[in-house]
Amino acid sequence: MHKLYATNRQLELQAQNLRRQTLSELLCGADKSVRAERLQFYFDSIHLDASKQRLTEETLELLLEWALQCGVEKQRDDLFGGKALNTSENRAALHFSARWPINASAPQSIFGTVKFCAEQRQKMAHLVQQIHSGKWRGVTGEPITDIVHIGVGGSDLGPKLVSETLGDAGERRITSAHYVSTMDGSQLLPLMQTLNPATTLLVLASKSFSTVDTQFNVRTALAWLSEQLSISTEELRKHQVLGVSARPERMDAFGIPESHQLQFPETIGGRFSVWSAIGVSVALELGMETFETLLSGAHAMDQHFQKAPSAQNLPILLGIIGAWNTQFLKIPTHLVLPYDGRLNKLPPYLQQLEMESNGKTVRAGSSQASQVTCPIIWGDIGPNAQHAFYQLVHQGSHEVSADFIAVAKRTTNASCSVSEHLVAQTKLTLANCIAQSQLFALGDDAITGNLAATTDKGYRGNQPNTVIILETLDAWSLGALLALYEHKVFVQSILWGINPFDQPGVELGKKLSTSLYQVFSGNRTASEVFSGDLVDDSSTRLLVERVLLMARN
Ligand SMILES: O=P(O)(O)OC[C@H]1O[C@H](O)[C@H](O)[C@@H](O)[C@@H]1O
Repeated sequence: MHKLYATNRQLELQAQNLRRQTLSELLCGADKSVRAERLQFYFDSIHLDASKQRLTEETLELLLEWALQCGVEKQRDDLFGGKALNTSENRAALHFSARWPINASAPQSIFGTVKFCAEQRQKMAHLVQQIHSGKWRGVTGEPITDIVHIGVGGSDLGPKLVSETLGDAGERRITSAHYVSTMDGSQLLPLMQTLNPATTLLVLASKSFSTVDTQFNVRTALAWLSEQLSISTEELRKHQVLGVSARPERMDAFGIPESHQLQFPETIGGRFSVWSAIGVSVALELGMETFETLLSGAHAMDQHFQKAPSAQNLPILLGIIGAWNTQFLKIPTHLVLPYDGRLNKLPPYLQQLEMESNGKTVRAGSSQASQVTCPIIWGDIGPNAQHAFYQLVHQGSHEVSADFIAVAKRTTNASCSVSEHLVAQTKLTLANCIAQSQLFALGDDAITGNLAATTDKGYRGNQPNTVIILETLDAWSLGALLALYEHKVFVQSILWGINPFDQPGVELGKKLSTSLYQVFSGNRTASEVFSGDLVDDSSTRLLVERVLLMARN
């Protein structure tokens, strides 16, 4: 404990010194090439450049020592050993089991879960094959052409990101997948106007199988199928719904036959579940082989996280660098900037992964964290963000840190001449990515000579950033990238003493809205609810009354 305190103190002193130094001084100083070289890291075809971070090699060494003292290596081994690290729910966090290679041996402590996940994966492959081969058909006997994946949060963001990224990266789309998550039905409505009900399969994805957003969307979708096909919803549940959940008894009660159910264990959290049966829509859209390759990329990152020395371990490095920026340099927000349009859904995916995991101040064991924890994660496709919020980053008053994520080589199925143009676009994108990373770091100091004479000044610079470059964007590299971020989040949770595997902060809002829904649906009066479940604050009461009035007129 004493050692940990001393390391923390040293890091605080480092931060004080480094806050007085600019990134220009660090990047353009006498030892610049040695420093840059030493802050490059690799895993397979993934390159991580941390040389534009506001730290020195000495800082990095101290951060690694801090991580060791906080127990990162030990807890990592506990995670893979199946220890109950999710203390509030008293269970292990075994998402990595879902990407365990079939037939590879597994430690005794996680053997049961690995086996269960493998069996479900085989069942998934069978169902995917049945649908692709036309053996599983809709109630009227027509083959399935479209799937509507209905889920929210972790049951939506992961599969949607993977489907869209890899679909756009040239993987062949076998079945069209459409994702529906918003509780207001706005994503469902256009689908109901265009899809053929006879050839549309509903994939009902919900770990708990009780999330109200998903239940309402399913109810509407079934009503549409029933009306269009003149078949009862009971019958449709037997033939045109595939259920994915950790609660098979709830799928039974809903009327989905066992043969159309896929399960995953409670030990896989929602935001870590894309690797499990929740990913079935990816497999349906892009094929089982692509899904398996995604899993193998993630598994390779698991191995790297377990085996690589800390000083070269990408998840540990990304975790400690992020914690350095947040806790010691006190930078409150972190940007995710993919320089590849196919990674469009990465920022929202990472928002859930990082902020739902570590957006907590209660430490495991119930004490209050004495330092700031998870930063606010925000971002967008970098090239688009350049035309939107980069003005604030460059000349506004806020400090930010950022991850730039780029892809070096573009492979496409496009015809030859189109392909040439796309290659040029990739080069343009890479140039923008690297230019912006330099401008973030150096500000005005990024320009010299002729450029200086023609360019406006006042770029603040000193915005630390990491550049992650994937050689190509494919199922393997995407799997590895997502697992890298999962483990980064885990590393930070250890540094901050947080349980990253629960989300108690999302519950109360659900309860309050359930009470208010009763008022809006006419089952209870506002007075009943405000004198019972909800505190009668004048603002909320007035708002409810105003909405009731406006909805009536
Ligand atoms: O998969 P489900 O049980 O339907 O849950 C869907 C989502 O809703 C919850 O409120 C949580 O905030 C998320 O972590 C979860 O992924």
